[in-house]
Amino acid sequence: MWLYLRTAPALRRVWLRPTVFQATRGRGVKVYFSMAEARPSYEDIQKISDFLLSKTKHRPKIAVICGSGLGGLADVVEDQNAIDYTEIPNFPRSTVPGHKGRMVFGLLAGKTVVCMQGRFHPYEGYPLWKVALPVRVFKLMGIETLFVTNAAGALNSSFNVGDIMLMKDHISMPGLAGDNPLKGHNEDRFGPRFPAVSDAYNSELRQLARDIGKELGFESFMQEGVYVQVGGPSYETIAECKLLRMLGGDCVGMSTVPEVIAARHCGIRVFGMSLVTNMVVMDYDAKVTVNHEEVLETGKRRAQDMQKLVSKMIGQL
Ligand SMILES: O=P(O)(O)O[C@H]1O[C@H](CO)[C@@H](O)[C@H]1O
Ligand code: HPA
Repeated sequence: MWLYLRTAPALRRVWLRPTVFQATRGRGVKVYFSMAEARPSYEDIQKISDFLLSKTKHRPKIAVICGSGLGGLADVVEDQNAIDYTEIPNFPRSTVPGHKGRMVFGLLAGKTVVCMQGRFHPYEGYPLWKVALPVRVFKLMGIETLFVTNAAGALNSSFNVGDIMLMKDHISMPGLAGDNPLKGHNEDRFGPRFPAVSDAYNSELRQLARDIGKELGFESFMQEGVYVQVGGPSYETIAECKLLRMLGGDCVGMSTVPEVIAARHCGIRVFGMSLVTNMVVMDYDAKVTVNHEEVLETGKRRAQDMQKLVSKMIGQL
């Protein structure tokens, strides 16, 4: 059932979901409703895209989403136009340290790009469709290739802090539990109801990363593996880490997968990369725990190398 609410300045359409039907003796049936935020339509997303393009002369075909502490890449974009998320109508806000919250248009290695200096996470309270909303905005701006980076904990004990893991696949814990950015009405203009994601991470781009990594002398700290997305914001328990490793995960983080699913749904090719910022705790006798400061610190130390790799790849597209 749709309910129309007059709020300044707009008429808002709110979806009312019947949640509980309770029979009351002699007095019929009581129906309780809960409210869910309406998703933006194709046209609403087009408006966000048009707004952004009206703020820049750049017309990128490549987008980069920067992970925690990895936003430095956007700072080296030349001839840049930066738009704060707070200026973009109907766009979420970044709330996590290490995510500046700016959309940066400009040139990287001579190619026109747009960088998200800060992404959205489900644990900030955003539904998955909203976490993935920027990707649909990218699609309508003409983006064909998406680079996603993230900070992650290593489940694979042969990895080291500071390693770069090329993502070859993912396991979505929210997805397996029934949550997905594509849940709900399917907008056919973006893509099909049942998109395949078995080829989510483009193999040619991964090969390019391996070749460039070799050229740059990064082989000793370049890995390839499976990223597991968890909900956060609490880090994983020891038992959870053991489970995720048994399931085939190499790294664990709280992001990226919603954006990747939305990108593949609308035909954008994807390259993903995790920076191992910490080893997860797998031992009950360990005296260490994971913390976000450590995550950001490692990001700072390896950021230059990640920037070099991404820039060189973009230069060769
Ligand atoms: O995935 P990104 O945004 O890089 O950040 C990672 O770092 C934060 C935890 O330290 C979480 O947000 C996790 O997902
Ligand atoms: N777990 C989940 N997310 C993370 C981690 C981790 O160990 N490190 C960085 N992001």
